[in-house]
Amino acid sequence: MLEVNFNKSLGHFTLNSSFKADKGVLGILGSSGCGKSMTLKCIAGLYKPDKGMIKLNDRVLYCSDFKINIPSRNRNIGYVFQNYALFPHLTVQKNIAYGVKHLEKNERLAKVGEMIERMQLKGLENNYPSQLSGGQQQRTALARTLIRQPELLLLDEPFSALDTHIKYLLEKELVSIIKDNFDGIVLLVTHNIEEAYRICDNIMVIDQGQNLQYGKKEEIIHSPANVSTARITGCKNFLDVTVLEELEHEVVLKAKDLVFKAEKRNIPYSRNMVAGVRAHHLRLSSTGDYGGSSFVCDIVEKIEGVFSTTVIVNCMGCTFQVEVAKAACPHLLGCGGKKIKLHIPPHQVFLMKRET
Ligand SMILES: Nc1ncnc2c1ncn2[C@@H]1O[C@H](COP(=O)(O)OP(=O)(O)OP(=O)(O)O)[C@@H](O)[C@H]1O
Repeated sequence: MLEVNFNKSLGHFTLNSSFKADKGVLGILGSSGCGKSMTLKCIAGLYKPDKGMIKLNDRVLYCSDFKINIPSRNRNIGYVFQNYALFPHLTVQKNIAYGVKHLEKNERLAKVGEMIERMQLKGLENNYPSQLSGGQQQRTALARTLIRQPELLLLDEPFSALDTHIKYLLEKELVSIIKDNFDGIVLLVTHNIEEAYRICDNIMVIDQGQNLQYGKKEEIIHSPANVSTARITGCKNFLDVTVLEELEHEVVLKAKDLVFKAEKRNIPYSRNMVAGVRAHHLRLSSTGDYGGSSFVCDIVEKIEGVFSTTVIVNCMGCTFQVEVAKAACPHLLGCGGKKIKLHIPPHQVFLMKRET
């Protein structure tokens, strides 16, 4: 178990970090400059917090009250940096072996060989970092870290330099390494919600140095606690709404001239709130109807992507961004002048407090 509760100020930036993480992968998600890397650096002992406590499996790594600050090298934490930080003058094999240089030669070589195999680095053992692709450097860095069997693994945007194909392969590899071989805690820093969702069990969203929400990934996506979390996790549609009525299972909402419903959830309701709905949860239909949750709308703009099209619609004065899979609705994308209906599924609409 990792327990973190500290603050750290650097110039105008203040980081307040407070969370617990158990075995499994915790994603730390946030936009650029929000304090993700700083969180990892303080845990790793590369930066000293101003105040607070960091505990890893009952070992106090840092405590301002008791003036404890275990040096980075004694924390048993593996850190894979954004820029890999490989030794440029050492080959792949020697970079990886560096992590276990205290072991006897045969054991060391066996361990390094196994890691090279697992990380798909076979044939590159004698290459220097400058002779490797970004992905190969990344895997070498991961191998050098994992070979020491750390209690906590910190991954700072480990896939940011990789192309899509190798990224998927490495993601899968990483997940299987963690499942099969690594019995510790992993913190993965990313600004990509898709990546966080694919790899992590839990997600912590941070913004401007503050933890906004922490929970199971499904819960973070289904019920963001506030507008910032919803935005950081990719929500595109936000409406200022008036809560007109609370029914048994639904609440009735009004935004401009649009009256629609949201599934009732266990949150405090107030008269003025913000409703959010994700672009891929909305549906457009030229034929079907979805009972009381379909509304006539006008298409304002279509932005074509490779596999999906983003359709901007106006629905009774409200603008929505809808993501339509091209294969699913080819007829919609060329429908000149035809009346289209927008379906807003009540169970996908979440309500949040208005931020001032
Ligand atoms: N050594 C430093 N001195 C002063 N300010 C710093 C220092 N390092 C980072 N900062 C500031 O702290 C804030 C958080 O930085 P951090 O590197 O944690 O961001 P991040 O969330 O990891 O961003 P990115 O996704 O761009 O890497 C930023 O505003 C940054 O400018």
